Amino acid sequence: MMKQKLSLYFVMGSIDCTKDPLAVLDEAIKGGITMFQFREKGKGALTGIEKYRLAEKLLERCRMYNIPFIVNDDVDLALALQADGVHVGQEDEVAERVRDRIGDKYLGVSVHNLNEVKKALAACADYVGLGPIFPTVSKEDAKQACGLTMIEHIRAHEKRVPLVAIGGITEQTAKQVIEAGADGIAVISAICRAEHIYEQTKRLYEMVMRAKQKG
Ligand SMILES: C=C1C=NC(C(F)(F)F)=NC1=N
Repeated sequence: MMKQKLSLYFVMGSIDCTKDPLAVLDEAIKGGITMFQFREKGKGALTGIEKYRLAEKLLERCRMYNIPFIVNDDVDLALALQADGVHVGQEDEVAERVRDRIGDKYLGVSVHNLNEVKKALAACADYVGLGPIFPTVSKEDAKQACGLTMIEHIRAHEKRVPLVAIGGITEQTAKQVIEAGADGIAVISAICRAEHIYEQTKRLYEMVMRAKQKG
């Protein structure tokens, strides 16, 4: 179940979009995304009531199409919206504490190595987001790219953990990321910056599903 949901995980905030975020999400949903994360961060990101209102509209879309809606970092917003889950980084509110606050909603934790995967599992995370796999343009303070070998290393030690890879993944690299052992790919600019969002999303979806079948 979790591994299926992670197949094509679209992560987006208003600053990642060159057009209306709602239209971007609509096209991405039609293209086949399997999970959505609202990540309203960085220079120019919305705050307060504007952030809440945008989240509400995006959540409504996800609900219509039965796509899990995950909130990045902002646990209060996730609870206020009754979102499907939260995604937290290593430095954010300690994962155990978040788990207490959200009950059985999805809990995703960002990881960069095997040790952080073990800590996330100890905090009862439902999935881990590993990255950045390749250099990314979507996160100012991103860590050093860890490459496909980190996916293989973690998978060799933790066979069962639901793991989605993130960071600079494109249609050229999606297949290798799955073959290295990820259950799915998380993308921001590969969808947000596409000329034709529906078609691009559909191609990514088909690539990931084909690679997962061969797995
Ligand atoms: C920093 C992040 C790391 N991983 C993920 C995801 F892949 F979606 F789990 N999302 C983030 N915001």
